[in-house]
Amino acid sequence: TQSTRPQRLLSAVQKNATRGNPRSVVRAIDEFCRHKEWAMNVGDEKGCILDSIVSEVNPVTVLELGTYCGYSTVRIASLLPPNAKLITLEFNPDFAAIARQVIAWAGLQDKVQLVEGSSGDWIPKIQEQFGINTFDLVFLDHWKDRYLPDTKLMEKCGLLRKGSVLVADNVICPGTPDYLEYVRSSPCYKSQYFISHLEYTKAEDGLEKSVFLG
Ligand SMILES: O=C(NCCNC(=O)c1cc(-c2ccc(F)cc2)cc(O)c1O)c1cc(O)ncn1
Ligand SMILES: [Mg+2]
Repeated sequence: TQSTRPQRLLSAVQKNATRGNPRSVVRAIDEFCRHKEWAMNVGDEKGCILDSIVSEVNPVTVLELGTYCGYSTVRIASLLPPNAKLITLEFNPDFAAIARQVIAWAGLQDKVQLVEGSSGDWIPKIQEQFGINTFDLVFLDHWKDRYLPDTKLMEKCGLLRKGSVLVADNVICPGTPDYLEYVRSSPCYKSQYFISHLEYTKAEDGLEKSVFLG
């Protein structure tokens, strides 16, 4: 039977990256996506911007919406302090199965909790299930029409506190117009756009960083 792109991406990691070395896993995926097959990871250019925001926030609790193959999960988790926890939600079981193996190859499974299911179902359950009160950082990279409803849901569930930082991928391409309008016009957010490119291409894209003001 034919392999899938996520399976071929995992094989490239197992072939070219060193177990326990997150940077080599990130490099192996970027090489694969640049030279073999494009895939929808945040990528190296936007990844550097994400790294700088994560390092600045130095979060103890992180929520990632949309794991895909675990590329941004590995990037973020590799920058976290020892006691920090990253929860990543993935709806697609095939993506989740690959991501678990990529995260394990990087040696980051102790910092990461991958949860399979829909963000809309899981967001209201996180506090009781994982003993987390609020998130210091949220990375939005899942279905683009879920960014706004899930942000409103996180507000409603009290998962954001004064100073929580939201980082949203793909606000230009594929685009998240309703989310952008909301975080840029709401008095509850201070928003900033970091211009970049769609992963591994010359098309414009960027990250939107929004600080929740409470
Ligand atoms: O597709 C699921 N998630 C990925 C969300 N992410 C994206 O869709 C995404 C897309 C693009 C992109 C950009 C240009 C283009 F021409 C094609 C795709 C880039 C990105 O950086 C993304 O992040 C999915 C499936 C499923 O069955 N269940 C739950 N989620
Ligand atoms: Mg993305």
